[in-house]
Amino acid sequence: MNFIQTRGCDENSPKSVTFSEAILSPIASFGGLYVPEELPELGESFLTKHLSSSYKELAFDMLEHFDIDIERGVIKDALDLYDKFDDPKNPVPVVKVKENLYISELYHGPTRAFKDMALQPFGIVLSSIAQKRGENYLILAATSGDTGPAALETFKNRANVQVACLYPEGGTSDVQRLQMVTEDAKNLKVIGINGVFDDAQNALKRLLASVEFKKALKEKNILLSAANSVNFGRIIFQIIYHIHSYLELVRQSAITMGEKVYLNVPSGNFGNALGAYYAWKMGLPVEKIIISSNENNVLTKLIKTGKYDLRDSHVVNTTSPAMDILKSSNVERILYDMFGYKRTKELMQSLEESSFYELTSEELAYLQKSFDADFCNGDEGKKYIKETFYKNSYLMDPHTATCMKSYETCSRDGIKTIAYSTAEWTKFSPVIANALTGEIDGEDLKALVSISKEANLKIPDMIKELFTKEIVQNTVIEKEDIEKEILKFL
Ligand SMILES: N[C@@H](CCOP(=O)(O)O)C(=O)O
Repeated sequence: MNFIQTRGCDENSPKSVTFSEAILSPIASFGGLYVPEELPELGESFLTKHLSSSYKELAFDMLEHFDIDIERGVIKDALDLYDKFDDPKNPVPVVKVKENLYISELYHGPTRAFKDMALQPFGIVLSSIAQKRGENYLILAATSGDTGPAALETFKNRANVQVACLYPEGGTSDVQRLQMVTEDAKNLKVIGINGVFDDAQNALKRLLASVEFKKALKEKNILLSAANSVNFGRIIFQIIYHIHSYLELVRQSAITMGEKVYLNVPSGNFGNALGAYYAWKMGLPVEKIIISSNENNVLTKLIKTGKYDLRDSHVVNTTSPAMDILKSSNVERILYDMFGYKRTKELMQSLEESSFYELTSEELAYLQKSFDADFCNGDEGKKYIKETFYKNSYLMDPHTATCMKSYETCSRDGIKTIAYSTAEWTKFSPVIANALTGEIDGEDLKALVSISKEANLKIPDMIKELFTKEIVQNTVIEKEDIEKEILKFL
C-alpha cells in the first residue's frame, strides 16, 4: 500500500510514497499530510474471524491488510509491547457503565493515556527503519500533556533516534508535566514553552517543512520526523482499538455482529476520531462518530455549522488540558477523504492565511452524515464525574467525562455507545478530587490519596514515584527560541 497527499503533489515529490517514507518524513506537499491510497476493506468476515482473537492477533492481521513495507518480525516485536500493559491478554478493557453506554479504556499502558496504544509500537517501527537505513532521526513531539510522556517513554534509549518534546509550560496537569521533566535519557530533550499547545504544534509543523532547519540537521547527520498524529505511523495503530472495542461488545453479548454503534471520542488533534472514521470506512458497523470537546470547542462548531473559525479564538485552559487545542491536525485527513485534494488545499490554505474556512451546505450535510458533536464545560464535566462515580460506580477522568454530555445530547435510544476513556484518573487528580469530595486544595499527591481512599483504588507505582524523582529537564523558553534550543541539544 502506498500513501498519497492531502493537498496534492508538488513537482518535487513523487505521486505516492511507501509507508516507511510517509512516517520518516510526515509532512507532504504544500504542508499537507499523507493518507493511504485506499483503505483495505475488512468486512464482516474479518470481524467474525477475530471474535476469538487476542488484541495482538487482531492488530497483526489488520496491519497485514494495509500491506505496509515493514518486516513482519518488526511488527511482531512492536505489538509485543502490549504485553507490558496492565492485562497483556486484554490491553483495552471495555466496561459497561450504564444501559447502552460502554467505555473503552485506552489508558492501561506505561504512561496511563491512550497515546501508548499507538506510540508504543510506533517507537519500535520507526527506530527499526532508521537502523536498517543507517540513518539518525530527530523526532519532534508537541504535546498538550499525553503525547509527550508517551513519546518519551517509547523512544527512550532507542537506537538512531533523539526526541525533542515541546509542551506548554503551565498548560498540562502536574502529573503529565512530571512524567516529562523527570525523563532522564541522553536521547531525550523536554522543552517547556511560554505559550499554548498550538504554539508548540505550529513550531513542529514549521520545522518539519523548513529547508533551513533540515539543512542544519543534515550537517549533524540527522533527519527529521515527528511523533504526533500528523504522522500516519500513529494513525495506523489508532484504528485497531476501535475494531477491538466493537468486538468486545459482541463478545459481551451487548450487541450482535453487524449491529451499529456510536463511537464517542474525546477529541483534540482528531487522531483518535480519524482512527474511528477509518475503522468505519473499512467495514466496522457504526451509526455515527460523536466528537466530544471541552470549552475549546472549534470541532463542535465545525460539525454543527460548517465553519472552522479561529479569528476571535484563543485557547483557554480547562480541566481537560490534553484537549486544549484549536488547530486540530487530522480534520484535514477527513476533508481530503470527503472532498478531495483540491478542496482540502483550498480550505487549509484559507485556515492558514485567514484563520477561517466555511464548508458549503452540501459539504456540511455530508460531514454530518458521519459526525455529530457537543462540548462540555469544566463544571458539567465534574458533575458527570461525580454522578457516574456515585450512581454507576465508575471513575472517569475529565476528558472521558466530556463524552457524557454528548452521549446525552447526540445519541438516539436503543443504539449502544462506545465512549473512549483516553486517560487514567491518576493524571488529573485535583479536578477529580474536587468533583468527588469538593476538596479544593489543588495538590496532586494529596488529591491522589483522597481519591484512592474514596474510590478504593490503588495509585499505580509509576505515578507515585513521580513525586520523588529528580527533575532533570529544566528548560523553559520563549516560543521564538525553539529552533535554537533544539539545535543546542543535538
Ligand atoms: N492531545 C495531545 C496533543 C497532541 O496530539 P497528537 O495525537 O497529534 O499527538 C496531547 O495530549 O499531547
